[in-house]
Amino acid sequence: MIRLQNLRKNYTVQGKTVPALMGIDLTIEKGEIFGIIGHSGAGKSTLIRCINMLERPTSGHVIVDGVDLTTLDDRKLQEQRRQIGMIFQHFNLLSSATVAENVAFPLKLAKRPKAEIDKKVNELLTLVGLEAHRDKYPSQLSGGQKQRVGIARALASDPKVLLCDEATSALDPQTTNSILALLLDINRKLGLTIVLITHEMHVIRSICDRVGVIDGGVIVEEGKVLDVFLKPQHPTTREFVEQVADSAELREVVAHEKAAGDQTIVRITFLGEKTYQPILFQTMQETGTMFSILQGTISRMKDTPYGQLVVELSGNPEQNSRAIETLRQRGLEVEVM
Ligand SMILES: Nc1ncnc2c1ncn2[C@@H]1O[C@H](COP(=O)(O)OP(=O)(O)OP(=O)(O)O)[C@@H](O)[C@H]1O
Repeated sequence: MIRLQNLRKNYTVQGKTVPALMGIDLTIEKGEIFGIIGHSGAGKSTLIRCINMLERPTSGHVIVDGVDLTTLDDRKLQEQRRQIGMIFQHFNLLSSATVAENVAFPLKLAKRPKAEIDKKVNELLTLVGLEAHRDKYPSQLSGGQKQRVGIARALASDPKVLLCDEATSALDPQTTNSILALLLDINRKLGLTIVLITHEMHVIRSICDRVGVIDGGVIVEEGKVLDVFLKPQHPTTREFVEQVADSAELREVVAHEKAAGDQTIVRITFLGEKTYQPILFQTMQETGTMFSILQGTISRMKDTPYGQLVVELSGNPEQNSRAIETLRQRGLEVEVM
């Protein structure tokens, strides 16, 4: 659906060239939710704004649904942009227009007939759960409600792609979750391709299928969220994974236990249905190994349940090796720490 080829963007500041994107190659498939995560200044906003050409790339190609946007004149670009909706961190609503008028705005601009606009606005307000607020002004809405208006407005022209520029960064955690759930719902109901940028791993973990990690204007790691999450390769990715993994606390616990003697400490990762099966207990019973739990989490990555347990094995060395081998044979990931 979206192909970025050797995308580069330089800004010029006081006569000096500031490179923001340094050769981005990415393919985003139709219907997927693709997250781009990076620290401040990494190039996220520049990248997402290049996808709808709000920012003109210095070189490279942006191909959306087979059309290379970098080759189009302004009129054709305007047309193609209708395929690409966008929502923003600070919502960008018209403060002097009601909820319904904000949603109707792109349709009025496109000179659609009034009956069609009314029907579409009603549908969209139902989709985002704001029917009861249609005549309110943005100042009378909560942050989450404002973002719902932003989403409804972005969907007014039936886009194929929705770009989300830090869409939940101004919201509290509970509201963030409700907006993420809405995005997931829209993705499923409408088959919409969603690209979002964020600096929060929680956002990626909740709804994305794949993720790209951007650092210094390049994608340093890319893959399925589950793979990137469980086996981060690049230091920047590891930092982001630590945001949601209690890693600092874990390091302390492991160091403390190791200091107490020659302990075998393992991290066991359960995925999917295995998360809920008593594999650990069975294996320990069969191999006669005792164990104590040092840390544990059960969570979800989008639709996949996963659990991680850090345990100390206190059998003899042979029993411990057999337990580790058996856990691996039963499909669990076991890392000796
Ligand atoms: N309009 C601009 N003029 C000059 N330099 C810019 C402009 N916009 C961005 N930059 C620079 O380009 C680089 C990437 O910025 P960008 O805003 O894309 O990063 P970001 O990852 O979105 O950061 P943040 O999360 O802080 O918004 C930074 O060095 C930034 O200073």
